[in-house]
Amino acid sequence: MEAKLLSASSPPSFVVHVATKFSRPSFVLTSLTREFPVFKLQSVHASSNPIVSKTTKVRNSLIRQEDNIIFSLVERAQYCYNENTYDPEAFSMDGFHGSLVGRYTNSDEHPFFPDDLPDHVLPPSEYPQQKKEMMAIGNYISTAVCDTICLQALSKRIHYGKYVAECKYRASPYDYEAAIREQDRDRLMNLLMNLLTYPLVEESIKKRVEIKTMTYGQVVKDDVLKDDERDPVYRIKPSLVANIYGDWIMPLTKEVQVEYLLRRLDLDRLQGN
Ligand SMILES: O=C(O)C(=O)C[C@]1(C(=O)O)C=C[C@@H](O)C=C1
Repeated sequence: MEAKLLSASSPPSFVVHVATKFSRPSFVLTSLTREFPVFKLQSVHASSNPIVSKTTKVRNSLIRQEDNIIFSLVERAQYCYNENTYDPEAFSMDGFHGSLVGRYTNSDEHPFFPDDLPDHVLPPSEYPQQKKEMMAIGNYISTAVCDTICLQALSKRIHYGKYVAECKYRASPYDYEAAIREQDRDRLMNLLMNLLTYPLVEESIKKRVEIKTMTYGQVVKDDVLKDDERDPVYRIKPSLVANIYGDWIMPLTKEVQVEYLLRRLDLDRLQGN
């Protein structure tokens, strides 16, 4: 029963029974949390445990998402920085003040700065001249599209921290509750991250990302049958992608976990538990 409920795929709202030694009541997950996961690897051993298997699914998703992130960065690397793409003065034209790419109208896209979104309109057809000019800009639009794809992949991955945090919370809710009630960010971070093991986990994630980037981002030589002793050429520096993981992606995923848990009891309250 629990396993069945836990494996439900993203219904808008569904009931989950959480069995703990204190026998907590069931609660309803709304689209606020949508799917979710759970865990505490150190204290749960049986993989038949639905919490552990959900955790495994979430972690596997994080690993798969690495591929999207790497591919999107490899694509982006074919263009220059192209600062003009984001300079509102660079393309100023009467009647058009929007961004080059309209996004974040979809519920599964999370803007990083929701209060600061520009209008997302391309010049409407009443402005054929502007539209033509816009098309002539060429690389700037491609750059903006690539950036958008990168940001979507990054945002999805970073916000997956909600599911990671939900897994950790479900595995041992009582470990977290005092820190949540006190809104103690540092304590939550310490509870979420086992300081003994996480540095090693992070190193291994970075190494895996670097190796994947070497594989996906390597330029394949023209004549694959000819012996070629030259060093491989990469479309993006593999260590750069690994560092993006270490300096941005994992720290932000951790922040999302903390922010999610800080509101975790409100969620129960809203749902009457
Ligand atoms: O898997 C976890 O437990 C996480 O907290 C996720 C994650 C990650 O972003 O990949 C976050 C920080 C860690 O140090 C390692 C992993």
